[in-house]
Amino acid sequence: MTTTPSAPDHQAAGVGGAEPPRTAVGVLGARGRMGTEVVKAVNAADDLELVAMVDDGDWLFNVADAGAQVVVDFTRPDVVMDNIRFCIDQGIHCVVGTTGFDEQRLATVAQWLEPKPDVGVVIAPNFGIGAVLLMRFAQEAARFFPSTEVVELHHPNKVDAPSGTAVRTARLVAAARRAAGLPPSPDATTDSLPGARGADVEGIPVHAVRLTGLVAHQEVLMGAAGETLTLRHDSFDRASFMPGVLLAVREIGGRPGLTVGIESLLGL
Ligand SMILES: NC(=O)C1=CN([C@@H]2O[C@H](COP(=O)(O)OP(=O)(O)OC[C@H]3O[C@@H](n4cnc5c(N)ncnc54)[C@H](OP(=O)(O)O)[C@@H]3O)[C@@H](O)[C@H]2O)C=CC1
Ligand SMILES: O=C(O)C1=N[C@H](C(=O)O)C[C@H](O)C1
Repeated sequence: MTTTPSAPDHQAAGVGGAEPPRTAVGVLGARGRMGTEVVKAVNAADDLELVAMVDDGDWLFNVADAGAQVVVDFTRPDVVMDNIRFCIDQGIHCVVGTTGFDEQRLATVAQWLEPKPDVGVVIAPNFGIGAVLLMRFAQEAARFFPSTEVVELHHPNKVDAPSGTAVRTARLVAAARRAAGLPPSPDATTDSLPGARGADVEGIPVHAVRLTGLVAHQEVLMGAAGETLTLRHDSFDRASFMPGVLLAVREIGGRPGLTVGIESLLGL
């Protein structure tokens, strides 16, 4: 069911100079694990106003009818492109946490944005500040280690594998290795069972664990002669993603076009 939580007062707010106008936010996937957390975070923010909550089977037009200026999407990889297309057409900024973005999908979104120079779309595989830092640290360290592997560990209800974060991490590490002229990681193994060495993302093995009790975790393992470096990030609670999501919601109005990841929003 679509819900319009309250009549939007963002257009009226600020009259008389009493309060600055609030940004009207719609949430897609509002009753999902992440959407529920986003709804809580938006409701708790004085400068934001929740104007629409949309889930599977609801009418997407509700976000436009409710006057949403920014939409936050935590839905599913198979529906997210239609949602983004709709928001861009309606002139609504989009903060997207849903996974499933490859270079082709990103290029398609950039193309949709061309006739809409004022609209911003932020697509981030991970809004956790610690996870973003882990990716940056891995990128920095990559050139010093002949071997790197990525292990992501998640709750068993996650729909996709490997995680969007793991794929991005592997790509960033692979790019850093290429830039440093590193050869492929040494590996003399012949798999006796397919999949034993994980998925190959640009030469970086990526392993996915699904375990009851986990939320979202990632390790990057790096090895050199006589030493290893392990970088690990743990999201124990989905509240960990909210500072990054709210930062993107607040910043997106001033960032037209496509932004991938929240690194630039964090000044990294
Ligand atoms: N970038 C980041 O920091 C993070 C990204 N994620 C990603 O976010 C996505 C969602 O994760 P999670 O919240 O755990 O998943 P959930 O399955 O808990 O939630 C997805 C929600 O989307 C709804 N939905 C499905 N189709 C549509 C549609 N067409 N329009 C609107 N809503 C729809 C579902 O409704 P219904 O149940 O009725 O089908 C459900 O409420 C995943 O891709 C996940 O990997 C997750 C955590 C952090
Ligand atoms: O589905 C999840 O839970 C998560 N998805 C994102 C991903 O695939 O990288 C981000 C985080 O790992 C949690």
